[in-house]
Amino acid sequence: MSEKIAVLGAGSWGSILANLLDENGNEVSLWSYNPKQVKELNEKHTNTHYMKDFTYSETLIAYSDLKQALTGATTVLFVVPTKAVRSVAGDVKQVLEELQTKPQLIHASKGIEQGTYKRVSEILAEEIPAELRKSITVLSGPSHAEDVAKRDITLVTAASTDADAAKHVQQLFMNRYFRVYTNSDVIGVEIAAALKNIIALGTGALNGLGYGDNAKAALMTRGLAEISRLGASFGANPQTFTGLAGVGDIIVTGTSENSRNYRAGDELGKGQSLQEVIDTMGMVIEGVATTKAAYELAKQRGVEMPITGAIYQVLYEGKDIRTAISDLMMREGRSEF
Ligand SMILES: NC(=O)C1=CN([C@@H]2O[C@H](COP(=O)(O)OP(=O)(O)OC[C@H]3O[C@@H](n4cnc5c(N)ncnc54)[C@H](O)[C@@H]3O)[C@@H](O)[C@H]2O)C=CC1
Ligand SMILES: O=C(CO)COP(=O)(O)O
Repeated sequence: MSEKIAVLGAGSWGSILANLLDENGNEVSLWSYNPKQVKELNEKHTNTHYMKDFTYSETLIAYSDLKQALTGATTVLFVVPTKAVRSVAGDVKQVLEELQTKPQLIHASKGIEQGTYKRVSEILAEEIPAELRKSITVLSGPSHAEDVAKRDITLVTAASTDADAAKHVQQLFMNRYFRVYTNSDVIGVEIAAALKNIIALGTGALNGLGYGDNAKAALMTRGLAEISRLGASFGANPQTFTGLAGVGDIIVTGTSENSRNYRAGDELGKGQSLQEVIDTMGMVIEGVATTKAAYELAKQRGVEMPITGAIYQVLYEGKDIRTAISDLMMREGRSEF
């Protein structure tokens, strides 16, 4: 199967997914709003800031013009940071109106919109009306771009309410090192994907403070418990949280030096300020904004999320991390389930 695919967002994940789709025999256009990055990708086939020591396929063409990137595309894959999804989708809508095409949409972003608490698929559905597109599928799971760049084994899930669309996405991405499952639980997959970044900030901080494996395993397990509670309040399938988008992504993000969220937490634990961490990362740390959105959302829905609350207090209210940990530990004893 081969088709024309436009990938929007040329950071570490967008560029590596674009390269994978190119490798799978598709005609891929990669859009970035940064003309310098487009030049480097087309002339040197590198993307040094986002992916060191990697050479992209010569048939992968980058564009800074959205219309050029979208022309002829039957699939559009969004991989911009969550905070940019609405504005990029608004621009895509205008171009699709001009082009009179109706592509299927996929997104691989992990976050919740500030203020509206919308999931990424909800933002896309709002900004790009159904008459301009086919169905929306979410691609998510334990998948650091750095490992996919090495063609290391990676398993993810493709979630859509349209089973045929999920299967189609599965076929587009599957290859000898990238295996894709399908899932109909879009809500659960998107909530799990967004909120695991909060927990990765936490395990990173534990690492920075010198805590051991027991503490990190505890945080990941109890973190997943509260993420599942929030998911359940939206009608998510509990099984999703035991799957690739749930436990799988908590493990990869909550334990890996490749994770920007884990690294950010690590630096916070070692004493850097949040602003210093953001300024030096140079890439998106989705968990910072997601912590605020999830904290507010949990309050609004009456869902108990003590870990998210503690991380919110550290990030946004200047609470000392050790005090936050101690307060969590000294909560009244309770039943695990
Ligand atoms: N890096 C990874 O391994 C993975 C990342 N993700 C998710 O993919 C999404 C993108 O992440 P990365 O590629 O890692 O981020 P990144 O920080 O590496 O790159 C972000 C890209 O978006 C562009 N961008 C930023 N603001 C923009 C705007 N307003 N309009 C248009 N483009 C804009 C940047 O120029 C850059 O090319 C995030 O939601 C992340 O959680 C998901 C799975 C794996
Ligand atoms: O989502 C990811 C891996 O599945 C990437 O996590 P980071 O954004 O923390 O690097």
